[in-house]
Amino acid sequence: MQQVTSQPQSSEQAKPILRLENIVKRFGALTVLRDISLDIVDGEFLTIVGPSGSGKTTLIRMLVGMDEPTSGAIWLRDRRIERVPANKRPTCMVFQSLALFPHRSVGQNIEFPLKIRGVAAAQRKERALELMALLRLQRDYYDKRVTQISGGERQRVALARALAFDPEILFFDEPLSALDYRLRKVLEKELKDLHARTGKTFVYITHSLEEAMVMSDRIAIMRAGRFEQIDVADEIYARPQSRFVAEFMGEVNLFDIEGAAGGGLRGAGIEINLPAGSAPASVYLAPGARATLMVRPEFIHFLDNGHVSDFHLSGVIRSEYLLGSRVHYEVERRDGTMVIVEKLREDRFTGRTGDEVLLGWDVENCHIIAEQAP
Ligand SMILES: Nc1ncnc2c1ncn2[C@@H]1O[C@H](COP(=O)(O)OP(=O)(O)OP(=O)(O)O)[C@@H](O)[C@H]1O
Repeated sequence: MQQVTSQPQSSEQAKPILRLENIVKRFGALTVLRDISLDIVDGEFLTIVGPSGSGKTTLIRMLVGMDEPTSGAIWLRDRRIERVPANKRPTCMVFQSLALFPHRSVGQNIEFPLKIRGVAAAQRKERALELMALLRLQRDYYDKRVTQISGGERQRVALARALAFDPEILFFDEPLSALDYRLRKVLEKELKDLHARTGKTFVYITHSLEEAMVMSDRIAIMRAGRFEQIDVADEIYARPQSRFVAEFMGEVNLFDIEGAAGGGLRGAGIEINLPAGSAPASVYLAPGARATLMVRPEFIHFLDNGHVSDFHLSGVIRSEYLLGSRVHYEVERRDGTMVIVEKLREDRFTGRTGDEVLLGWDVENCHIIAEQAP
């Protein structure tokens, strides 16, 4: 897999606020970050997502100044900062464990950064109340102890305090992971909204792909100390560059295929109805070249007699699961592999478990990944 570097997404002129150049981090014999380069554009919401142990926290610790890279450079605009400690950097981190002062009031917590800068009491209060309004915290919470408010409200206080630092960049290390599902969903939307309203640069770390998809302008997928792909969410979902990214971004069907003579495609057990030479460039493979064809479950249809689509395969329905508004089917192919199909509940398939079915999808809904199963 080739090392990925990022492209600023908005315009070619967009200057990075933060630039990472060839960052390597070793702990003894263990290399945790393997030559990472990344440009973060001023004002963007970038989410770094990856499995446990891929190096996300190690990376963010370098970015905020809690640790130094073994080699490589970090630029904050025109200033090299990789050896500048956290308290000398004009950035801020919202910790996963909130680190609020439990015996102080909401107001005192939010005002803390202003107090250490010597801002007068009246101005501090004014700013704290402004930030509370921005974070939708009731005004009368100002005098409450942080132990008297809910988990979600404490998160908002932590965010208000982070904003009181007036940082150039806000870093978030899984701030929502300890909260229940419903509250997480609310705060995801609020964070996205807060990003839009403040115009600040947000760099966010999470395990949760859903969180990344809802909030981010761009997503960087990390794997074993490298970025595997950096792009807007839709692009990563629809056109992953590797099988790892395809599988990491939700349920997916991956088929081994090969380029056939005359510009066509060939895959074991798959009938392909693309007239020779007419397949779009997006699914072109040189004759003999081997790759993976990816189709997301929602793009596969149950075909009734007589219906055609660009790709067909047959199998037997082995299971059906209801997932709220959606239905998941597992269809077993002759070689024993499973194909996952997803339908909206109102489009639920009328067949039953054990039925032989024909599945199909069209060329515009699939994507070729230039690697095969290991
Ligand atoms: N101070 C350290 N000394 C030695 N190894 C470390 C140190 N910090 C992290 N590591 C190792 O570096 C690797 C990456 O850890 P890191 O915490 O950055 O991953 P992560 O992607 O944030 O994981 P998670 O999602 O579980 O928090 C792990 O193998 C971890 O054990």
